[in-house]
Amino acid sequence: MSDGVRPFGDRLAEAIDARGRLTVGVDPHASLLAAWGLRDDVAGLREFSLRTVDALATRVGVLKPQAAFYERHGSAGVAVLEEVVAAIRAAGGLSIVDAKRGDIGSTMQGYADAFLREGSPLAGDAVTLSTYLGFGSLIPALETAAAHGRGVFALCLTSNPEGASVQHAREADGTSVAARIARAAGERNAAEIAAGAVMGSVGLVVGATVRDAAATLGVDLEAVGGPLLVPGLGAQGGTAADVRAVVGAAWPRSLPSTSRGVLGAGPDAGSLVAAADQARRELEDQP
Ligand SMILES: O=C(O)c1cc(=O)[nH]c(=O)n1[C@@H]1O[C@H](COP(=O)(O)O)[C@@H](O)[C@H]1O
Repeated sequence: MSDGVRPFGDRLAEAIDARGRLTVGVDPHASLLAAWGLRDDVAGLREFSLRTVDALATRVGVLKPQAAFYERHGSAGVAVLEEVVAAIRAAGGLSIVDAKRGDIGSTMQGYADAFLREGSPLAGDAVTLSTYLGFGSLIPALETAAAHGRGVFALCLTSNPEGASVQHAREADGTSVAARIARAAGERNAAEIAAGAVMGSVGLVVGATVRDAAATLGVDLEAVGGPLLVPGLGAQGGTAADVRAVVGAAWPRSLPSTSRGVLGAGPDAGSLVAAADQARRELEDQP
């Protein structure tokens, strides 16, 4: 890490202390634009996104804009994503750009430059990455993230039912693909924690819908030492109890995430805040 750059894990811990751990996805689906009375065009996309940032950036731990819903509007949509990342930062919030990029290492450096390098307009505070070209293919991104005080969230146990066919597969020694990824992330984080970070900058994505998968697959999420992004809460059927069951002792480092579950309450800012507050209360009230 360069001198003077604060590790992502430290900044995230501070955000959780200040605003809680609820993460809200900024997912401007065409159907949500319509429900908010907006057109499915770049102006509607911008209005939806900035209203969401205005309402929630100072009220929830993290906002997670979903790149796909910006890219579907072409380069003008990507420019709105840049504006959203800047607006979250200007409001003092933290962002994870949900881009789920994955490629061979040499190309991964390009993604790292786009999403993790200081000064890039698409760089939030962290990015989601796909691990299925092998965890080692992510190394250029992990190094860029660490150098620039940013984080990555590597897909481990995703919330969709199809994920199991890849992630639950086992190697000859019985280790699951998901466990291998968790272990590799843990090794990277251990070095950062040994150097004084409160948590590592290599996070994992573990869906709220995979209630007992971590135990079944022998993935020790507590040992990973990095943050856990836990999507699938709300529209995909995951509950607050599911989140707690999935993350177990790693709760202090977890980021339960919902998009439609909160955005569906819009467009009124007060209703968005109320929906986020209710989701947060349900999570905190779990025994
Ligand atoms: O990386 C993610 O955020 C993610 C991983 C995963 O396993 N499942 C998952 O649903 N997501 C994302 O989380 C969001 C879920 O949205 P809702 O189902 O509306 O809450 C979408 O943007 C998904 O792309």
